[in-house]
Amino acid sequence: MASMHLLSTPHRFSTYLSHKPISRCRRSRHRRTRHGLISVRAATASSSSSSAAALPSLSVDNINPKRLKSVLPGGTWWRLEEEDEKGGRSNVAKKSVGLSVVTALKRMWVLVSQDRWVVFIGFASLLGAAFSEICIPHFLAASIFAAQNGGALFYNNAKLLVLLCLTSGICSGLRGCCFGIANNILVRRMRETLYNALLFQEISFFDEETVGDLTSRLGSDCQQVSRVIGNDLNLISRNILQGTGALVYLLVLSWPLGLSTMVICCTLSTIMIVHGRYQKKAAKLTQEYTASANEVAQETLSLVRTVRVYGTEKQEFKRYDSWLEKLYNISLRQSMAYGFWSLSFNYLYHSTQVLAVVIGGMFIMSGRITAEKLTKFILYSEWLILSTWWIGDNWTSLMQSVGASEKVFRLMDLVPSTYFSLKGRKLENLEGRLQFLNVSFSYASRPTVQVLRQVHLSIQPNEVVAVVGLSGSGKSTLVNLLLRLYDPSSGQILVDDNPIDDIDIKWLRERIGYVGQEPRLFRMDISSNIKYGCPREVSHEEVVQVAKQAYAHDFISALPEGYKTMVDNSLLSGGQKQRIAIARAILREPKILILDEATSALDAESEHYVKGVMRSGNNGSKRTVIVIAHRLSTIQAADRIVVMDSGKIIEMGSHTQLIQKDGLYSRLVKRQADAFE
Ligand SMILES: Nc1ncnc2c1ncn2[C@@H]1O[C@H](COP(=O)(O)OP(=O)(O)OP(=O)(O)O)[C@@H](O)[C@H]1O
Repeated sequence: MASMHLLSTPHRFSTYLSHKPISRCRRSRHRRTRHGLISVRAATASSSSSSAAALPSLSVDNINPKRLKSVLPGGTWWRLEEEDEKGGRSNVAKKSVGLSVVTALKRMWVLVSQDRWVVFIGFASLLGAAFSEICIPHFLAASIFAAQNGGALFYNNAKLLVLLCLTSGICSGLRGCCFGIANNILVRRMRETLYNALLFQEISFFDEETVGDLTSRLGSDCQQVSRVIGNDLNLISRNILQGTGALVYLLVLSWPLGLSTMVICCTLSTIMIVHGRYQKKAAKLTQEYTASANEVAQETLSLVRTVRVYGTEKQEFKRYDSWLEKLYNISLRQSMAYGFWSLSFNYLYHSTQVLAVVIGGMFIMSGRITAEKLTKFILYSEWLILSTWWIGDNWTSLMQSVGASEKVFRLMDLVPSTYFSLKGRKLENLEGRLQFLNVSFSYASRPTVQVLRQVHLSIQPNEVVAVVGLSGSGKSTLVNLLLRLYDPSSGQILVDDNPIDDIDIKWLRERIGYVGQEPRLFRMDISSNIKYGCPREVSHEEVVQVAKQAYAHDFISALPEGYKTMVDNSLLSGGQKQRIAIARAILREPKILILDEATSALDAESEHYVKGVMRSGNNGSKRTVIVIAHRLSTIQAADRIVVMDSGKIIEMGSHTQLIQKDGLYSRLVKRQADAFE
């Protein structure tokens, strides 16, 4: 029996889909789903498991995108899965649930609520400014007519006007200042929360998201969202207050005239809402296209040497320009929509005044209204219509900000599973015994391809094991699992006979030294790069000592500022970067050392020199070492050599045993020897 599951997997998908795929998938798979129940299996951090439990089960027949939107928490990604008879799951559709304005505002409030006093003072001054400003037209008209009639009323009104202007000025200043501060608080908290969420993500998350996309979220999107409090909400609230005040006053002055103005305002509001919705959609697209353009630019500029050597500058320019064109087209449509909104506003704005003068003039002639009242009416109808305009304008901006906030909040909500294992156990005395028990693994981005298949391997404490094999056979993946950058799909990894998932991962990583294939250094001085991530205080003498062991001291000393030289990845050669990475790894005196092609860029002499210090630490203590190498001459002295092919271990033994076996290892050794003849 097949059943359907609705599963929140926010980190899986990075593009927005239209509603089409769900309906299409539903139709095509409908017959295969017998009782057709949808269950919500997981929820994001913000929606929490309790709210997930509260979500109703849906009949498959009822899945339509609108219904889906109404029952699921906003701002998240959901995956629709189908479970077959054997319990296997396959993706049916993926869908994003948009964020409503109220939800977005609530989430922003959570971020600024710690400093709520700023927002409260802002709103109090907004009230003061709105009230004093709304009174000004009344007293302006009253003063003119009081002057015409002569008398003390004129002077009283004039004094009141001065007071109102002062109050309005002070309150507006305070309002602007407080909302500005709230704005900055929001941007900072958003960036802090988002950056923190990103730093703790599983590595598989970064396999699927691009750096360009993520930096766009942190940069322009957070900035755009921050307009909500400082600009949009502030101005919308002010204009709602002033507009409502003006409307009430108009109805009191003359209800027939007031009602006709209200009809015009309602028309304007309808156009405003339609326009706002369109702008929200357009903002989402702009956000996606900008991120894609950034991604292309970032990739091309970081690979500029390859681009130059292959002469693909024009091709790369076109790739970037295609996104700019999409951005231009969407902004063109946005401008046209804005033009239509402005046209409607201007037409309706002048219509209100003409209507007031024509109908009001007739009312004056029939004695139903005085000239003073009509003057006040015209002044306030202008207020009303201008307030509606401002609300519309800021509503558009609010919609754009809410659109931009969806992806930001979606990323903020991601909770990495390995994060929880920070609470795991710390072993008393790590010996360095490692066991892979029938470990199989597939990357989430390619779930159907098994990269490791039933790998069974035991490594004794202080043993030096070399892992070799053809490119793509799964060697790096094996050590990635040991570092818990990924978790096995099946099977288990034991460290000193303890399941790796029970161990405090941070504690374990502090005891593992790792040098990867292409070490990249941080933009800090060489000394800080060597000390990077070392859990204890390190003296300069220790840094120099490990640099000497890694055969890096001589070239570092030759640099103009020695150990204080700022690292620029283009300043150092591949071999020099590898030596700094080796120094960094051995500085932390690891009990387990993993070298993934760590000496591939070293010359034979450096490699020979460096290899000696890898087996044991400064105090003579031994360590477990896993070496991955393509240059087979460098691993012949290993205690054991493990040969991998297509994700499986196919041979194991010492160099001599494997040569005698005459299998893949022996073939590889012969080929490498032939290559040098
Ligand atoms: N992050 C990833 N997402 C999806 N597939 C991946 C990822 N990393 C590696 N692979 C795939 O997994 C397979 C094994 O890769 P792995 O890097 O473990 O091989 P390897 O033996 O270390 O190769 P090499 O010797 O070239 O470094 C390859 O087919 C590769 O394409």
